[in-house]
Amino acid sequence: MATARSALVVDDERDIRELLVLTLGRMGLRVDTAADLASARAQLAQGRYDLCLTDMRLPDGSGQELIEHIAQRYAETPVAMITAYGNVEAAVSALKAGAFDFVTKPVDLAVLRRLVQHALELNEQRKSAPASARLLGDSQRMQQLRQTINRVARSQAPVYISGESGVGKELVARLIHEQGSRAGGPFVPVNCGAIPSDLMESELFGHKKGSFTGAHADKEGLFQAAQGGTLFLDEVAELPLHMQVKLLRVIQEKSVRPVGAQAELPVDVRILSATHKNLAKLVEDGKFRQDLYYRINVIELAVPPLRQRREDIPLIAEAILKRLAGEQADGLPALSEEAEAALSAYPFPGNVRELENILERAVALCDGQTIEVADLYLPQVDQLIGQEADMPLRPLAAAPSPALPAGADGTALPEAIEQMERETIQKALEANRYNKTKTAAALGITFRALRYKLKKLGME
Ligand SMILES: Nc1ncnc2c1ncn2[C@@H]1O[C@H](COP(=O)(O)OP(=O)(O)OP(=O)(O)O)[C@@H](O)[C@H]1O
Repeated sequence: MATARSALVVDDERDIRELLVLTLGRMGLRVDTAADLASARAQLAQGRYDLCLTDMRLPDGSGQELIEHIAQRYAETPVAMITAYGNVEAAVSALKAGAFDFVTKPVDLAVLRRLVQHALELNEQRKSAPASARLLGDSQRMQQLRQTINRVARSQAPVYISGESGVGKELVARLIHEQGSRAGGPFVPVNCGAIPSDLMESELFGHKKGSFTGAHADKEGLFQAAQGGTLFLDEVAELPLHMQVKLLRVIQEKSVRPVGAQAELPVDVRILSATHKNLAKLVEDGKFRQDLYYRINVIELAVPPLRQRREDIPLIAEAILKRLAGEQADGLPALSEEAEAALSAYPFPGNVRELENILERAVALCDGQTIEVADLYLPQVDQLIGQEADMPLRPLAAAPSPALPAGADGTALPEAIEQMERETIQKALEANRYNKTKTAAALGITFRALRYKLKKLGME
């Protein structure tokens, strides 16, 4: 028979202790109680708990002290704090000290049950195999980042992920989700910059039929879609001010009100957010609400730009090439020594995404065996803005590569090249009666390169 899971409830009010013992007991937990900090410490020293719930104020100290004590000595025990309604500061400092979540008084039993469920799932998750190592890189900074991800995945606290474009912020958010207690729930990424301002409220919180012109039926919002899981607010700096106020309320109340609805719906969603902009600066300039910043930035996780971890470039490049080769199913072109050196020296304003783009293009252009420096078409470093190692660079990823000639009629260069390629390939295919081996030979490229191009240009 499986041993019963156990919880320690720490509160000086007898009524609350009894309520919690009853609720947790009904969920199949064995519950011990303590009325003050000293006895809580003594109980913890006696045995391992699957969960600890503590009140904020204790007769001989604070819940915060207990959280710190548990974080130091019994890091495997998730601890949550019971805070007074609306006391955001206490909740935020509990989360910062290592609490995995908080619940407000008067305790909503449905919220409490979900919290307990997450704590128990967290323990299960920990016992199972560690999550994937898709975030590649052996540099010290990446190792630290992976450790931090492991740590923050155990919490329910909002995490703000900062970093330049293309550094891997979304990947980090996914890993936090996958390694936490919500892994079984949905991961819902939202690009806040892509939703028109007037539709944003309905997109995020849903709407009732008839609440505005065009609302033909009830619609579920993204918060509801993320129920039990994680909502990733990408480009959070793009949220208009009126939405910032609404979002703050939702995070504090843990409930949403769909547009046109009378009642609030409880939501159990962990919020992760990211932007490549300097959010602290936007707060200073009055463009982002300080209270919301404070609330979403309980834990900040900075993803370093690729040029500050150059030693990771060969490893990530190899993984990308393997993936591209997998798509083509035959052989893996390798980087020449010079090409690898050129990549390692390049500042990558567009970070890993730019590396992916550069290699994808190089695979198509190379002879199929070796990728040379010329196949990389690296932009000239002196054409990049602010090349010093620590300054954010402006990505050129979407701009034409300066090493290539410009389109004659002013068309964006990648499209002009694609058009030219499409026409040339089409003519060669027709001339060779669609025999791909002959077409490739006539074009002076390998069969594999031709297959790649056909796929990429949508000509298959
Ligand atoms: N360390 C890494 N190892 C392997 N792949 C990575 C790594 N970092 C990023 N990537 C890949 O780079 C691409 C860009 O990453 P992602 O979309 O997470 O960046 P982002 O910071 O969210 O970008 P943006 O700011 O533009 O939204 C993705 O394909 C991702 O899988």
